[in-house]
This record gives sequence, C-alpha cells and structure tokens, in this order.
Amino acid sequence: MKKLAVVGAGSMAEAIIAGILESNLLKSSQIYVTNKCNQEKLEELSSNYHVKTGYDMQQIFTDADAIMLAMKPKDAADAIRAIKDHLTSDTLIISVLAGVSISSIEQLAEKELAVIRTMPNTSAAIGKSASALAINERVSEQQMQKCKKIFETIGFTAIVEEEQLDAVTGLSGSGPAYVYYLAEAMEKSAKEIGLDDEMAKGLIIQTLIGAAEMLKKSHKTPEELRKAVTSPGGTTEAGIRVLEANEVQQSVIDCIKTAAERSKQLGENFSSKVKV
Ligand SMILES: NC(=O)C1=CN([C@@H]2O[C@H](COP(=O)(O)OP(=O)(O)OC[C@H]3O[C@@H](n4cnc5c(N)ncnc54)[C@H](O)[C@@H]3O)[C@@H](O)[C@H]2O)C=CC1
Ligand SMILES: O=C(O)[C@@H]1CCC=N1
Repeated sequence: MKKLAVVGAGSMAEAIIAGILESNLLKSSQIYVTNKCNQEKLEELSSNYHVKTGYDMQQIFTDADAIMLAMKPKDAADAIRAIKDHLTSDTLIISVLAGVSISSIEQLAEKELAVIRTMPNTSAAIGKSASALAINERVSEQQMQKCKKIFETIGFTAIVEEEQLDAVTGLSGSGPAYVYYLAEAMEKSAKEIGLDDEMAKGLIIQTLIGAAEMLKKSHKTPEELRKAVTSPGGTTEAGIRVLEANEVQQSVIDCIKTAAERSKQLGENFSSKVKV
C-alpha cells in the first residue's frame, strides 16, 4: 500500500494509525487524515505521528489505495455524500462504522465500491483489539490481505461474512465493556470486604490478565480452567454457587444476544434512512 486516507480523526482512527506506524507497515508520510472541522485534533495527530493532515480533499484522496471511514455512524451519511466523488471502484474502502452495511455505503456513494467492513474494539488503543473483517465481492485477495495486515497491527483479526458482524459486535465489539463491568463489581466487592482500594485494584487487574493469559496459553477449555480453581467444598465453589443461583451465565448469554440484536436493529435503521 502506498497511501492510506483516513476520514474521521477520532480515537479509533488514532489507534489504527498508531498501530500501523509502530509496526512500520506504512511511513507517516503515506498516511493522510482529515475530519469534519476539528483542526486542533488534526494538528495533534500531525505533531504526534507526523502524518499528513488537512482539508484539501485533492491532497487527501489523490492516489490513495485505501480510504478508511472512521467517523461516528451518525455522521456517516453526510460524510460519505461529501466525499463520494473521490470514491472510485479502484480505491479500497475500509469502514470501521458500527452498524453501517456495505450496501448502505455504496448507496450513499451512488456507485459500486470495493468495501471491507470491520468491527474492532477499543483495546485497539493498546494494540490488543479483537477485530473482524467482512468483504464484498469487489475486494481483491490482495486488498483483503493488505487490510488484514493493517488490523493485525492493532491485535487479533478474524475474517467473517458480513451477516456475522452483528454477532461480532455483540461479542467482541462491546466485549471490553462486559469485562469492565465485571471489574467494577470486583472493585465494589473488595471495598465491602474491607480491602484497600489501590491494592485491590492491583489484585483485580492481575487476576483478569492472568486468567486471560491462561485462556490463551493453556490448552484447557474455560470450563476446565474454572474447575481447576474450584476445590470441592472450598471458597470458589461457594462463590460460584451464588452466580449459578442468580443465573449469571445465562445473563451473560442474554446480554451478548441482546447486544447483537441491537446491532442488527441499528444497521436496519441506518439502511432504511439511507434508502429514503
Ligand atoms: N468505540 C467502540 O467501541 C467502537 C467504535 N467503532 C466505530 O468507530 C468509529 C469511530 O469511533 P470513534 O473513534 O470512537 O469516534 P470519535 O468521535 O472519537 O471520532 C469521530 C471523528 O469523525 C470526525 N467526523 C465527524 N463528522 C465527519 C464528517 N462529516 N467528515 C469527516 N469527519 C467527520 C470527527 O471530527 C472526529 O474526528 C465509529 O463509527 C464507531 O462506530 C467500531 C468498533 C468499536
Ligand atoms: O456500543 C456501541 O454501539 C459500539 C459498537 C461496538 C462498541 N461500541
């Protein structure tokens, strides 16, 4: 890839730019960034990452191999309409827009495009995203590999069918929030059982990291790992019994299904507005 243009200069765009530069996939001079009107943010990116920034659309888009759409979904329709003359079938479109279908992007651009729709998560900021990519039929193998390389600079990357992206959104797009929710509960409990806040924070973070690393490195299933912690008649068994009585596992399943449903609903709402 010789040139990447990024439209929308928020936290997701910054995380991806940082990942690309840290892994030397592209040089700063190959990345061009624009946004709606926040010049200060562009100056910050230019000074921190030495990428090219600005509002001269010819300069941003000319000869770009790929254009990344990274504004909020609510701004996507206006943004895509505003740049549609710069979108051609030769340029790969990489979208990080949650709940915006590939066909909505093409309808807004009023042309057929090669589009890769992605769902990263906020851990992209530290290179630990779990991302999924879905392509349309106009994306070449070479374009897909280039995009996969970009997302691998910010973490683990899976390839899925577009229909699966709502499920991915419910699972790993929103996923960090479920883990933070658990951490919040652990912090509250630590306070109630009399542990010092700072020390408890350290214990909680290391417990989560350790368990995640065990899931990754051991060949055991989550259930096997859980059973290995649980001594008969011991503390874990007593604790887990409370979770089971409150059907916490089923609640987590319902939570992820509901988030996936909501993703589908938001996508349908967006598509129906685009069609009007
Ligand atoms: N936060 C999350 O967990 C995830 C977010 N995403 C998606 O990433 C995208 C970006 O999210 P953030 O980085 O959190 O947003 P953000 O609010 O930090 O940044 C959005 C950027 O878009 C720019 N913008 C707004 N309207 C524009 C326009 N008409 N033309 C050009 N630029 C415009 C803004 O100036 C700003 O720089 C969203 O579409 C979101 O759905 C995807 C996966 C996970
Ligand atoms: O909550 C949301 O709608 C977005 C999509 C994935 C994570 N955050």
